[in-house]
Amino acid sequence: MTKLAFIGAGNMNGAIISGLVNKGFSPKNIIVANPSAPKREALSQQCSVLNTHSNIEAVDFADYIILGVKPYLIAQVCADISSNTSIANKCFVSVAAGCTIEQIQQALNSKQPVIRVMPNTPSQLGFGVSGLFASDEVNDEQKQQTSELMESVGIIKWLNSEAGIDHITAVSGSAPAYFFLFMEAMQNKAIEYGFTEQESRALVQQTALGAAQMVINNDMPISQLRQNVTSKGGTTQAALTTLIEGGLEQLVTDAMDSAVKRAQEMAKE
Ligand SMILES: NC(=O)C1=CN([C@@H]2O[C@H](COP(=O)(O)OP(=O)(O)OC[C@H]3O[C@@H](n4cnc5c(N)ncnc54)[C@H](OP(=O)(O)O)[C@@H]3O)[C@@H](O)[C@H]2O)C=CC1
Ligand SMILES: O=C(O)[C@@H]1CCC=N1
Repeated sequence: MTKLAFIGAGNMNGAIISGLVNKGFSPKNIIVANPSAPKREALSQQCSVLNTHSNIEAVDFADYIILGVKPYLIAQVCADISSNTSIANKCFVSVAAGCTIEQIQQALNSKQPVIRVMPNTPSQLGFGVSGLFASDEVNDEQKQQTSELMESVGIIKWLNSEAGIDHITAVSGSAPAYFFLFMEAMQNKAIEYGFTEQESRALVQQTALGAAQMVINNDMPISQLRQNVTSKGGTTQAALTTLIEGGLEQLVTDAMDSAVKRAQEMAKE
């Protein structure tokens, strides 16, 4: 059975671990490493996975090493691993934004198989999206197993180039936050109208869920679904005119370009 070591017990690794365990992946084959105890112990307790303060101990346990620390720590963590234990036959999977395969291999001081994965936090609930790109050293079995792992927490898309990771970061990796911001703004306005915080949240979340379900359950273009809500001269048209005249569409594309640009800058830092 494949054994997984998660380096870092933070938001993203936590979401993947929860998703995997919820889908029936044996927690006995998962270890999570984090130097500080609170998040690691909470995750270990919540998902019944093994835990350790030592990255080296976690690496020794596993075939796949999932690097889930902040991008600026990836090089240091990889260098520490490769100087303190054998990494032969281990496949490294990095979820870090703006951290290239070349940089990871350099830090590992070895042309190790490295797969970059750009997941998102809805993986926790099985609704994730992951973009994947593999280094030349990754074999078919490692590709297949990584596909299966990430497919168990959502949909996956193998990318044709490493640059595609920066693009999918803008499209899905960072994107839950765009929808959260939109929902936060709506919730705050609903509160202003006099709904309680709880009522406002329920109204907004159900509307977002309903809209997403309509997109999922219809073949028609999303623009058609929008038009179906929009009566000529009605309330929706008034609202959409405000959004469009305020530059929402341009703002969204600019925001996505900013995410791509930031990923590219991070790779140079
Ligand atoms: N959050 C997201 O939606 C997404 C994040 N990512 C990527 O995932 C990675 C992690 O992000 P995120 O989960 O948000 O960040 P978090 O800060 O939530 O998690 C990072 C974790 O790494 C731990 N850590 C710090 N130093 C070490 C170390 N030397 N060895 C092992 N663990 C260590 C931290 O512990 P402590 O807090 O105790 O310092 C923390 O628990 C990033 O590279 C990011 O680009 C990718 C896609 C989506
Ligand atoms: O904000 C970030 O840099 C990470 C990558 C995608 C989501 N969170």
